Amino acid sequence: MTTKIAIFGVGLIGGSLALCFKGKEGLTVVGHAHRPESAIKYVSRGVVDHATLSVEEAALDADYIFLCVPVGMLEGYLQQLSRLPLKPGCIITDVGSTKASIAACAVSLDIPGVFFIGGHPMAGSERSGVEAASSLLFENAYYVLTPPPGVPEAAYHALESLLLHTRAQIVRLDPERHDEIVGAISHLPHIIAVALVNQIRAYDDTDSLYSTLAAGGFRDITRIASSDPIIWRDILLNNRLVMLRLLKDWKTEVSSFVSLLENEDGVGIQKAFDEANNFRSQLPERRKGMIAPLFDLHIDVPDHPGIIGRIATELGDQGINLSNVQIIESREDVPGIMRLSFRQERDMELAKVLLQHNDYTVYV
Ligand SMILES: NC(=O)C1=CN([C@@H]2O[C@H](COP(=O)(O)OP(=O)(O)OC[C@H]3O[C@@H](n4cnc5c(N)ncnc54)[C@H](O)[C@@H]3O)[C@@H](O)[C@H]2O)C=CC1
Ligand SMILES: O=C(O)C(=O)Cc1ccc(O)cc1
Repeated sequence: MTTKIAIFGVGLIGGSLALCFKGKEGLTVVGHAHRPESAIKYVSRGVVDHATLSVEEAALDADYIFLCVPVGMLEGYLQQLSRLPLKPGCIITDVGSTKASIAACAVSLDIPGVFFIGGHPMAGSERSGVEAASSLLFENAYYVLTPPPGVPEAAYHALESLLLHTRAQIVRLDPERHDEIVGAISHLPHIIAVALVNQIRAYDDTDSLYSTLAAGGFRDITRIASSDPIIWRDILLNNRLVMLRLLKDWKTEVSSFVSLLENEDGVGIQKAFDEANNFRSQLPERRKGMIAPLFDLHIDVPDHPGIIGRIATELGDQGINLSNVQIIESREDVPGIMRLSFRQERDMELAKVLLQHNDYTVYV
């Protein structure tokens, strides 16, 4: 008897979960696809054991169903599942970035013999699609579960045990509290990043020197502005009331900087930086947070032509996943510094050893 896990939405998050479960003893992973070519891709990439275009075939005898589609489609899927004769005791969960509305929907559907427990793996990236999926995505991240009152503890613990395969740390939370906090630490930064990039884009329309000089730091702090528009449209509309409150507070923060500058209040500016600095230095450092850090290495590059390909091949041959490459000195005829960014600290450490062994000068 194997435990069947059905995944609806085999993208970045659904695909990463599938990779965490696939190949584990006693587990079979079935992916639902809405296009034949996607079904072929999921299987040929080794992400799922089996893929099907049929909702029924994926769901009917599943022990666990993971809904990993954009937030705006979650309720539709849950309604569709509520009309099927699902396996008694089946646990349905989701991975949506908001939790209150799907929790309310599950309570109102009250599917007999089936348990809904909302979930949110609090790790991800600006990339999307199964191509970006990784079995390491959730390692050392928080994974929120929002069991509604009345769900048997045994069902909660069964899901919690299954999720051990993600190597994430489970946190139990009320859905409304989740949406408030995640709205502030993840959804608001995404809005700010997009607004900032669009402000600079408008200047760049009349003077392209803006984008020319916006290398390095600007790209880093606005990475999340490259996130998927559909995923984020759904998240922000779904968490609309929380976001409107947070944006009001954000306006207050911006206005206070306007006043500090109007009043030439150097002491006030210093105080704002001091306070931010103090709070930030107390944030936990090494755990993977919602907004994923990149781990960087810098190496001297004596001549540019061909070197990016050479280094990428050397790392790739050793199975080291490189996330980004940037030449910091952009003139082709002078020595420069190459920045290599990794999503996993372990990849960065392995790359350091390999590159040093191959006689590159490496700076961490
Ligand atoms: N992107 C991130 O970093 C994180 C996202 N989430 C949540 O995970 C969920 C999925 O997001 P991602 O994996 O990033 O997105 P994605 O775009 O990589 O994957 C979405 C999946 O849903 C499927 N899908 C899209 N439209 C569909 C349609 N009309 N009919 C059927 N299937 C459709 C796609 O084929 C794809 O497999 C969202 O609810 C998001 O809020 C949660 C944590 C992190
Ligand atoms: O790109 C990043 O670092 C993110 O912020 C990813 C992310 C996006 C949505 C979530 O609900 C959780 C994490």
